[in-house]
Amino acid sequence: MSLRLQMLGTGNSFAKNYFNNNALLQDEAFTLLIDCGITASLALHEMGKTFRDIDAVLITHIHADHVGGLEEFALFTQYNCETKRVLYLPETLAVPLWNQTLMGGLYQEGVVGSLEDIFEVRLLTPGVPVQVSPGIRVELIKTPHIPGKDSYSIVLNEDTFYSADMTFRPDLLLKLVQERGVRRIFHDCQLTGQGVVHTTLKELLSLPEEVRRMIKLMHYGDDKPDFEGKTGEMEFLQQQLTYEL
Ligand SMILES: Nc1ccn([C@@H]2O[C@@H]3COP(=O)(O)O[C@H]3[C@H]2O)c(=O)n1
Ligand SMILES: [Zn+2]
Ligand SMILES: [Zn+2]
Repeated sequence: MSLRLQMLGTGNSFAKNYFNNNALLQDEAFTLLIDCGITASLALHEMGKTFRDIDAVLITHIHADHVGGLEEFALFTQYNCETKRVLYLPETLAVPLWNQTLMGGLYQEGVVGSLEDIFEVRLLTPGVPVQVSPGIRVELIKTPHIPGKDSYSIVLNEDTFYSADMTFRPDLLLKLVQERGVRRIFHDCQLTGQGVVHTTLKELLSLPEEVRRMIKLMHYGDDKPDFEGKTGEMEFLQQQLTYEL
């Protein structure tokens, strides 16, 4: 079964030359949006798409470049689509996503009082795989990002790791490759500075060559052009390009 990945954007939260690091994953008849940042609708527009083309959205963590477009997504689907869209949500994010992010703009007395009034909410438990569609199976892994702010990376179809925003976890990456058979890694990559809340290029370059060859870099800054040819075996994911997985 063919599976296609198309990054709406590959930028970090302050990038101006790239849209937010959000992704479309498509099998024959299903489209999953991974994260929905501030720039999501504009990025989709550039791709000739709208939120109507999305069957489900999965959220990795609550930062504006990953959820800042959900209010528009919700209102668009509420007033332009016949069916509720599915929202795949890590179970620990259900309350904060509504209470701390979406309630302000979406709450409407007697009409919208919860996520369930807008989305078909499906809560995800880390370590428990879920078949989202015939060609897309997701399993969450809680990964470190900001202390006290949960963030979840994704194992896709047993062979692909899609990192959320996360600090360097070489042990996890090696375990995924050596014990779980992961053969493809899409990883957030901070090109300069210390890896306080993200994984740095320098850290990824410290991985064994076997693992580096599996990695494509995303969630990078506007300084990306300065690093072309300086990422070893790891290629930069290009936004809006379609990758056959
Ligand atoms: N403790 C923190 C929290 C946030 N940040 C910056 O804010 C950004 C929010 O989106 P992001 O993509 O997770 O990247 C975060 C850091 O740049 C940071 O640098 N340190
Ligand atoms: Zn981010
Ligand atoms: Zn983040």
